[in-house]
Amino acid sequence: MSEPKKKGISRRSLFGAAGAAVATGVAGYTAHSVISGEESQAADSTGPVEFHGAHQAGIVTPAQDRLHFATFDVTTDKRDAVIALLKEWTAAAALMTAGRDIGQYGAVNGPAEAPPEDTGEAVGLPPARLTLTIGFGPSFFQDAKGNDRFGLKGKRPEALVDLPHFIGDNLDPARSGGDIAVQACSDDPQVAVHAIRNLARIGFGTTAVRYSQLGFGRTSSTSRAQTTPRNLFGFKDGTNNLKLEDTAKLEEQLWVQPEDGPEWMVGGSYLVSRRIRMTIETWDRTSLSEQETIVGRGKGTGAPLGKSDEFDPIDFTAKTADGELKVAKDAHIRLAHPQFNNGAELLRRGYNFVDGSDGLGRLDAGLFFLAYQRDPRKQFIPIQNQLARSDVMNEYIRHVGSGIFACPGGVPAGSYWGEKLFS
Ligand SMILES: C=CC1=C(C)c2cc3[nH]c(cc4nc(cc5[nH]c(cc1n2)c(C)c5CCC(=O)O)C(CCC(=O)O)=C4C)c(C)c3C=C
Ligand SMILES: [Fe+2]
Repeated sequence: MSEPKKKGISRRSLFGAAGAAVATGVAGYTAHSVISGEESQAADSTGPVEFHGAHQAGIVTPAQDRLHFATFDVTTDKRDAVIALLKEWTAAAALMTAGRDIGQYGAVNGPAEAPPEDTGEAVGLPPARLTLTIGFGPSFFQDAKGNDRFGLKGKRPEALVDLPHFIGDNLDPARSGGDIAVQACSDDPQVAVHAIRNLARIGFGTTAVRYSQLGFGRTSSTSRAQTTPRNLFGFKDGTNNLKLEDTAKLEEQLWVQPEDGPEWMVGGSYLVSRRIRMTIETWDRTSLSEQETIVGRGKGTGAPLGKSDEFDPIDFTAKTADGELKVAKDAHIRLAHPQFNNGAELLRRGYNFVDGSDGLGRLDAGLFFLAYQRDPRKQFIPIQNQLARSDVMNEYIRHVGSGIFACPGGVPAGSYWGEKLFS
């Protein structure tokens, strides 16, 4: 981004090498890599994360601390306009993730008579591990009447199903769905907000924001280099998550494989988002032992009940002296565990949220659940069906928003988001 005028962190001096490596190409959507290696991306919370690669950044990237998630409705019926938008978004995403202003002139160097190309609130801020991850929802491929919107109906992946109604769902349509989702994650909240805001600005006339969600405090680890964070129930969350180091498992559970098809999704993944309200006021009046029984883990250590270390394997058969199962039949970790879900796993990447209060003396708080997977028909849907039926945690949570998106494979340098889908 441009040199800040006031005293502070100078983007140019601190991140000059990264910035110099980025160049917009002939078509305006090329950028060159800055660094590589997922591990190095966890180490420095101010540095950049490589935008280009075999997979989109922001999936196995060690989960950043902040989220700004938005879905967009496409307001044009012109295929060419959508392609042009995706090219422009890609160019902007490559620049912003490298810590640069967008456009030719950025925030403050353009003509005084025109609105600045970059909105400017990230001037002086480092890249802060910003990642931008895109996904296409079912409504991008066909409208509610089944009409082909952009000549893509035949390219809708079979795995991109409309999610079924789950027991207890109380979904708000205004917080659900969307033609396109963009997940912005960063260690700096302003960097994440800036990214979505600039994409929304570029999209004026082609897309409209359907809804957006801010998240603070990651609720998962996606790398063994990270400590396990806590959710708003105060429990460690993300212990038994898929991690970037589990490369063989990621092929099996996370990334779409050539035999899965369609070709444009190979190397990609399916994202399910759920806005889950947590009635924390009721939870806070529940005893410690009841809370631990509901989750199936100790609140302090995060260890499975009956074990002492967070990463000890769970013994689902262990019983107390009274003959009770230590991890109850309806405990969350039993019902969600691959052993009881045909081996299915998820890469969870959710965030806490508190969006003010609800007018009834309660915080509008919860978990913005984000999970990536190879096939939602075999992973999220059966797991959530089982949780919706039997999880004792349901007394304290309510699913109020929902989305499903096909996130294509990575963007090679010189390409743009979704190029294979349109070719
Ligand atoms: C459909 C999938 C899941 C939803 C929805 C979900 C909601 C949810 N979870 C917690 C808190 C915890 N979840 C934990 C583990 C866990 N959860 C899921 C899936 C869903 N959770 C899975 C697959 C797992 C791992 C199970 C295993 O293999 O052991 C844990 C324990 C720590 C951990 O392993 O991550 C907690 C705590 C909340 C609060 C919540 C909705 C608000
Ligand atoms: Fe869970």
